[in-house]
Amino acid sequence: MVEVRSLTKTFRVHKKEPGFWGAIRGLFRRRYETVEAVRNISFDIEPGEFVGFLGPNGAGKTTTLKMLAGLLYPTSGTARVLGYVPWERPDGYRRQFALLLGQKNQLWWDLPARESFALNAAIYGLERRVWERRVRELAERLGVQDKLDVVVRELSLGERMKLELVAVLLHQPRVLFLDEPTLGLDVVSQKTVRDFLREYNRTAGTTLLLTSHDMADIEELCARVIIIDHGSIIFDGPLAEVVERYADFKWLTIRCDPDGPLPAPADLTPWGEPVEIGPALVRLRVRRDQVIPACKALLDRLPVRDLDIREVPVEEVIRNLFTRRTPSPPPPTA
Ligand SMILES: Nc1ncnc2c1ncn2[C@@H]1O[C@H](COP(=O)(O)OP(=O)(O)OP(=O)(O)O)[C@@H](O)[C@H]1O
Repeated sequence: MVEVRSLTKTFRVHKKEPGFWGAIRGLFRRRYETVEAVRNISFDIEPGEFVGFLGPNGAGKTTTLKMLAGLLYPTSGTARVLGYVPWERPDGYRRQFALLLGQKNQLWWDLPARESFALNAAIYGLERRVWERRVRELAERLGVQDKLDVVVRELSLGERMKLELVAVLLHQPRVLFLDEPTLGLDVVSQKTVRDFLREYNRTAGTTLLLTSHDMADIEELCARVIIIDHGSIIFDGPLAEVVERYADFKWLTIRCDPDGPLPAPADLTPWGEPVEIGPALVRLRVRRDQVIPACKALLDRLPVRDLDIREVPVEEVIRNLFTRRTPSPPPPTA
């Protein structure tokens, strides 16, 4: 469904010199620098997959989606989506994919959403009866059936995003690229959008590639994740494997007898890093290879009532992964 090979995108950006004289000098002698937004990435997505595309700010996610949507030409490399090269903008492709950018509006600001839908439907050559039925069904599933005739600028962010979703699904795309669809939404709207996307993927079999900074989106929707950092893919596989591969620690929680003696933090540090010491509770970050010896030692030393070993939450694993990585060196030039 999606086939990406050695895709690279560099931007040449004008570097402004600081200060007034710097600005004047810049008028006569412009300095440029190269930003490597996407470096030599390759991946495949099978029909019907729901893949999460993760990375810190500026990692290259939106640039990749824009290339796959045909909005940007790559500097080098190839990609095929549904067999089409996206940036050749073939008509057959435009009819079968959609891109939703959470930070951009597609709906006309000064018109009710229904009128934008009518325009989209005309562009895609959909019969009135067909697109009106689709709008009805989708709006009902997203709970915005009473918002179709309200001017878009008067809608809340959540209502607008749900109607943006209706707009991109009107022509029933086989591939959908979603860039931050839940950005800024309240928890109830986030859940509605997530439930909708999960159900849509299941029933329509649409292939989805989703970027989000909200790990709950990724955990709830995507069995597979592609992680990109500084333009390069650093992981591609099941979400569960991210924790296995990158979490060096586990959380060990011990509940103690409230009447028994509680240890001082210094007594615990040989076994792990104390995260929390409360009344009758001790939580430690313990190195994976130290979990069993730590359990044995603490069972001997503390008045233990209950013991719980957990994986570190995936959100923390990914945050640590990004903060400890330094930029990798640029790829060799040909
Ligand atoms: N049109 C452009 N011109 C110059 N540089 C750009 C352009 N678009 C993106 N970049 C740069 O390319 C890099 C990747 O940007 P991109 O928007 O793809 O990141 P992202 O992973 O989507 O980040 P975020 O999570 O913040 O949306 C950044 O350094 C950005 O400044």
